[in-house]
Amino acid sequence: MAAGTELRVAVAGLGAIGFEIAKRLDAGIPGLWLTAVSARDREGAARRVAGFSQPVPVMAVEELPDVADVVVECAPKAAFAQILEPAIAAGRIVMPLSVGALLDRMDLVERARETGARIIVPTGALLGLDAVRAAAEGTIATATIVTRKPPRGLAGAPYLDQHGIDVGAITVPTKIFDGSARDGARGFPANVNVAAALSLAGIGPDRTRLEIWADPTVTRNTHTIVVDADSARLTMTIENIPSENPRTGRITALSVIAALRGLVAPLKVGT
Ligand SMILES: NC(=O)C1=CN([C@@H]2O[C@H](COP(=O)(O)OP(=O)(O)OC[C@H]3O[C@@H](n4cnc5c(N)ncnc54)[C@H](OP(=O)(O)O)[C@@H]3O)[C@@H](O)[C@H]2O)C=CC1
Ligand SMILES: O=C([O-])CC(=O)C(=O)O
Repeated sequence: MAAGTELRVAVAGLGAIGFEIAKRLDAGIPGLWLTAVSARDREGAARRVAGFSQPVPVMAVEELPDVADVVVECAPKAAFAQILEPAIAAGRIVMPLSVGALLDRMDLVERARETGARIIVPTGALLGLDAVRAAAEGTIATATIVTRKPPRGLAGAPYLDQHGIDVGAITVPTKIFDGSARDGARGFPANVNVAAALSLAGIGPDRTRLEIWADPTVTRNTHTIVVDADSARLTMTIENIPSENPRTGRITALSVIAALRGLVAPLKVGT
């Protein structure tokens, strides 16, 4: 890519995912330029980026579309609309990580069609969405995801409170949810974005089935997808090493970096 034609990237949310993305962009990726970051605690964020090789401003999320071609959302679900709406209104590329939140805001896809914005959902903590998207060009009969996490990787989910489940007391693998990806994303908004992403790649949030297990025998966030289609049967498992946030796999930030690279690299591999 010629000098001065880099894609400007802003990172909204500077936690387990966002800080890793920002660090890697600052370290230098051809064709990509980190132009701003946002966080809830702006002073704290300024301290975190103070050691970067290039100065990067900490801005309000609403200001990011002014300085970026791509806005990466890696904040809690509660900040989703505040980040996506202005970026989509400005016709930017938006990469959401809080994918569960998108299921209840599919109107934003229509809005993106009007403004020329693009919403690109990275594979994130999952795998194989290339194959699922390919299968969806034919006919998929069923799509299921089984998620197993160490109990502490599920703590704090509203579904647990609503159903009186104390994951801290679980000592054997226990299925705590069995239902649609849509209901799972609502009950576990910070835990099963992967199920939401699978549903968007395949047959939608109401037909995609999700099981969630609190499993004290695993140390990794483990997701197994089974998709039955008229072109192939896919069975895939990923075992994610948790990041500093036990709910979030380390690979998630790397998936975003790979997706960003795919926007500018002369060679892109995978669907
Ligand atoms: N799609 C996928 O595969 C995956 C998605 N996720 C999702 O990605 C999102 C980020 O995860 P993770 O990095 O682990 O979360 P963290 O809790 O580690 O970080 C969240 C960040 O968001 C910032 N933040 C909070 N509120 C706002 C706001 N109003 N405006 C701007 N920034 C804000 C926080 O700021 P501060 O530092 O000041 O507190 C913090 O930096 C979550 O929704 C998570 O569920 C996670 C894993 C996989
Ligand atoms: O889907 C999510 O939100 C996070 C997740 O399971 C993981 O990182 O393995």
